Amino acid sequence: MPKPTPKKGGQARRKGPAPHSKGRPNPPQKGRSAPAKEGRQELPTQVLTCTRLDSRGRGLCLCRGREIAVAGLLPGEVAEVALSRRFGEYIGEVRALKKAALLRQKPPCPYADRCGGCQLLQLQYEGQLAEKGARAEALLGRFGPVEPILPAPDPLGYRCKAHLAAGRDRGGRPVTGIYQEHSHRLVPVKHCLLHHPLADRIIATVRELMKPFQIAPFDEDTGEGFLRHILVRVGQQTGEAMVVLVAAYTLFPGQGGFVRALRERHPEIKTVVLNVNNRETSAVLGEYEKVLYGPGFIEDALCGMRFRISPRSFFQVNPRQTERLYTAAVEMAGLTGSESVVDAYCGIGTIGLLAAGRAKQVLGIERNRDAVRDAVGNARKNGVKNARFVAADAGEYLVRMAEDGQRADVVFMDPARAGSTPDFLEALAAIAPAKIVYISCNPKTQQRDVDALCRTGYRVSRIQPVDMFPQTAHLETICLLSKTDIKQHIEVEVKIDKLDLTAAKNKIYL
Ligand SMILES: C[S@@+](CC[C@H](N)C(=O)[O-])C[C@H]1O[C@@H](n2cnc3c(N)ncnc32)[C@H](O)[C@@H]1O
Repeated sequence: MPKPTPKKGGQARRKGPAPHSKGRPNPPQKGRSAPAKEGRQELPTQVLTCTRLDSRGRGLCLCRGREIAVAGLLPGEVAEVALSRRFGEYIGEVRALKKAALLRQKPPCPYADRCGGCQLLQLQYEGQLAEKGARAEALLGRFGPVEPILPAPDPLGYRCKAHLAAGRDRGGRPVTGIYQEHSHRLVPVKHCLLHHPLADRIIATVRELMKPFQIAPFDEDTGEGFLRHILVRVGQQTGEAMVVLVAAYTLFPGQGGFVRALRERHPEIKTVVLNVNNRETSAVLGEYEKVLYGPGFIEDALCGMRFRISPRSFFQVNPRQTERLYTAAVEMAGLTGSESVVDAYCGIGTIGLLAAGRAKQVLGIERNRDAVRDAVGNARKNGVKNARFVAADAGEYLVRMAEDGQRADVVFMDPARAGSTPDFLEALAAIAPAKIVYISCNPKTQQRDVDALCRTGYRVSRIQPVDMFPQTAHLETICLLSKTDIKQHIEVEVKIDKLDLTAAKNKIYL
């Protein structure tokens, strides 16, 4: 691959759970966004009371009939808030806290006020769970009772995937960090409370090796430099580590010595991959990859099965809690061994492969070809013979299945934050599985999709929130939908009508 002309732009932000959009929103693109002060109108300071949190963990306060988001404020708290209006949106910033919530704590992180990645760090874990439970209730409660949220066993140090951006400090020394929300200011981070400690240790070594190996951090303003981001994934159970160096171009002089030095310091490293991203988008990873060392993937274990994970494949960032999520999802499906199962948006095949032992056959559908290759390998590795995987858009594939008259008894669906599509949902209704297990990292889009499914003859029988991302505002929920039995429903109605009529007649004629 030729060395491309370095371009301006590109962002490194921790996007919560995945590069597949589970996470906090991307910042505005450099060069396209207006300077912070432009379009900003300062308004008089007000004393406001926070009533609830929004989906980004900001406190919402009622002010002259409109809800205003105030970062860092918790429900029940009263604060003096500086108000401003930017591009039509009202924004509040806490000037002085007048009444603190009972469960407020001093954030145990030195970067808390600048990073913004952990929106709920100022709230004790017990309070975080209560808030997330309340949000699940508010969004999904109208479909049925919401079960208590499943707490995470490790509220800190659970992220087995870490990615930090490379940059320079004021003295020109290489640093790695996280971009401040909606800005291009890099907050240097040496140790993140959420990261697996090995991931932070490896990133620190990469940072140290940058100078001796003459690896220049990429500079967005000049378009010069090489290294944009460092991504490390650690297998929670296997202890294997994968290092992905995201660079602006392919040419990496001294790569052999660099990889050797890195491995000498961290024998846990099983593979090192160079990923080239020369696009002006907010995506961290580019399309081109070159394996510098090892097989190009690592393995981890979940629920007694082993899974290979490639750099661009989705894999939940909190594996210990993922075991609880998947166990709950597979149990909800109530499989008996005779079912045809579809695992839509299947990633590396985790859910489908765990379900395969209790089903007749499994079909996994996934758009990312690397993930499908992993899924096929994972089936083989775990001796699963009744599962197959296709690389396709889930909506398009399901439409074809519906047109061909193919059936499924149970459909697991686990789309990215944007949720599913009308095509997918329409085809799903036509295929009419008895059960749909919908796993979501965005209960707002899940609410929309579940609503659509309920209008096609499904009812929600279980709702289970799971805390996959402690300290952040992100919420994962599982909804079990069952097909209503229309025939039986009508018969019951007729019987009630008869009874009512008799009672009415009696009233009239006696
Ligand atoms: C939230 S992840 C879930 C993956 C998997 N179920 C798991 O638990 O690891 C969503 C997956 O959907 C895939 N995806 C996104 N849009 C898709 C589409 N239109 N068709 C098929 N797969 C899609 C992504 O590549 C990603 O692997």
